[in-house]
Amino acid sequence: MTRLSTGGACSNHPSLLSIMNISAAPYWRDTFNCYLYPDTPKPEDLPIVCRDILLEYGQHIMKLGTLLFELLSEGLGLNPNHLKDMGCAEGLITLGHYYPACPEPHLTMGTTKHSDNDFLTVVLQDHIGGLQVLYEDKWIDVNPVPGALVVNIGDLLQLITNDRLKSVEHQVVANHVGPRISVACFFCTGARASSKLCGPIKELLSEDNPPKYRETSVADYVLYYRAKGLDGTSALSHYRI
Ligand SMILES: O=C(O)CCC(=O)C(=O)O
Ligand SMILES: [Fe+2]
Repeated sequence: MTRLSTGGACSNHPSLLSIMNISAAPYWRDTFNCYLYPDTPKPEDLPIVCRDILLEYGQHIMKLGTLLFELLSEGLGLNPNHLKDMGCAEGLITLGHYYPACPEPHLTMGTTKHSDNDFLTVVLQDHIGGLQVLYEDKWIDVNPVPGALVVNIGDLLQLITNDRLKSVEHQVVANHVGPRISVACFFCTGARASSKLCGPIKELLSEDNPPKYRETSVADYVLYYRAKGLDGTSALSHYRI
């Protein structure tokens, strides 16, 4: 588990690598990350305060994600196991975010504009609000709904579906009210990714719809994304043919 401090620059998928990649990004938050799959941590390696709930929550999210990948596969006209068999549900990384109340929210951001560098993200947010998605060049509030989860398509799902599914750009604004707590679970093997190549799914391609992206490994993509940082630009364009 890695703990990151408020004001310290970190990518939204932090690791030691991203901690070292210090930039001027003044995020108004504290975040810890934890790889839950495929190498599930031993309970004693996790803080007592969240040990049981984190491991149990991870199991539920893994079940939910697996179902979502089946439904998405069917929606794409593929065999229900297609996305799972490609390894989309192989890894699960969770970030626990703590956004303190901010006296001058206009001077900072909770999390700057980005799209996620995974296949799919499941976000649990509390009642405070602050998450926004970019839609038709406007920031739209994703208002908290009790008991609801937010599901985002990540860059890697956009890449392998050749733009059929689009990753969403989003940000979190700082707030006078707080703290705000959110838990984001990323379907991705992250820095521990294998070097297996993934590219646009052949079954989705045709003469009229040639591949829009070159093949890459998840590891390569994640490292490129982290090196670039959350500068508001898309890492996907680097892989566009
Ligand atoms: O805190 C949130 O609601 C979202 C955080 C986020 O976008 C991320 O961790 O990638
Ligand atoms: Fe995100």
